[in-house]
Amino acid sequence: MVQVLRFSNASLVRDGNTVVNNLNWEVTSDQRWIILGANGAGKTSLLDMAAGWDVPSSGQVTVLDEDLSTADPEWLRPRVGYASSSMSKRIPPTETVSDAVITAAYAAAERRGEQFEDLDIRRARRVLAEWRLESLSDRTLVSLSEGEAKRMQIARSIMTDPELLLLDEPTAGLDLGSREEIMQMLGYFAGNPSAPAIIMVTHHVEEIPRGFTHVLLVKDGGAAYAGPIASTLTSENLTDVFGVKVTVYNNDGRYSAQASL
Ligand SMILES: Nc1ncnc2c1ncn2[C@@H]1O[C@H](COP(=O)(O)OP(=O)(O)OP(=O)(O)O)[C@@H](O)[C@H]1O
Repeated sequence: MVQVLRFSNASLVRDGNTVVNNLNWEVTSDQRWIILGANGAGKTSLLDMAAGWDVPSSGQVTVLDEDLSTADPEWLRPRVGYASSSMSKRIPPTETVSDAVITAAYAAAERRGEQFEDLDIRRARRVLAEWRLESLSDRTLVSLSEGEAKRMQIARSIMTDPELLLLDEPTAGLDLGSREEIMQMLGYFAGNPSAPAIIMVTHHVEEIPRGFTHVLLVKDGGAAYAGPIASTLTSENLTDVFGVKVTVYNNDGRYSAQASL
């Protein structure tokens, strides 16, 4: 198995705030990770570093064998897919779904009259079909429902066939049906041995798709617990991380949690 990500005593200071604090964590190509933690624990900051958007203030972060302190972000960008609402806000709302997906191959947020290669056009068509966006390919982003927009973000992030895929709350704000649809698609994708390593941030254990293998519980910017889901996603660990008494239930691979206040 190939190591795709390593944080070694990594910290990130933003405007004087230590938002990631001495984090140690390793991810290999066969793993699919869930990151859980309270609001403000540092989950998105950590993903931003894994994407190469932020370099550690101290310690070391290695992404796909590139030390972030010396890596060329332009070299790293197509190799790491990153789907998040804040990323998609950089794309003009009048862009069509197919252009928003295919321009990822050119690390661009909008179409500027590029002539796309046949290979990219074929790949974009396949990705659009896989994420059930074929019939929406000519629609503008502004016209999409939340669920459709989330699928578009994921399709764009995998357009470059990345070696590492980062998903920041891909099911946030969705109704039950749309949430289950994306979870099913993500579970199917995660279960494919040729899929990239995946790291997904979520707020709810109910939103862990089947096929995910590991969990990182973040507390105060550090890795409080990290390991296989079955042994790490426990009532004791969640109680510690969230600071309220939590009971975790596992219903045949689907998790749920209840807090007693
Ligand atoms: N630019 C910034 N300057 C100063 N502090 C920041 C900055 N960006 C984020 N923070 C702080 O860093 C901490 C971690 O933020 P981050 O967004 O990574 O947390 P999170 O776990 O993703 O939170 P949430 O679950 O609410 O999305 C928070 O306390 C936040 O206020």
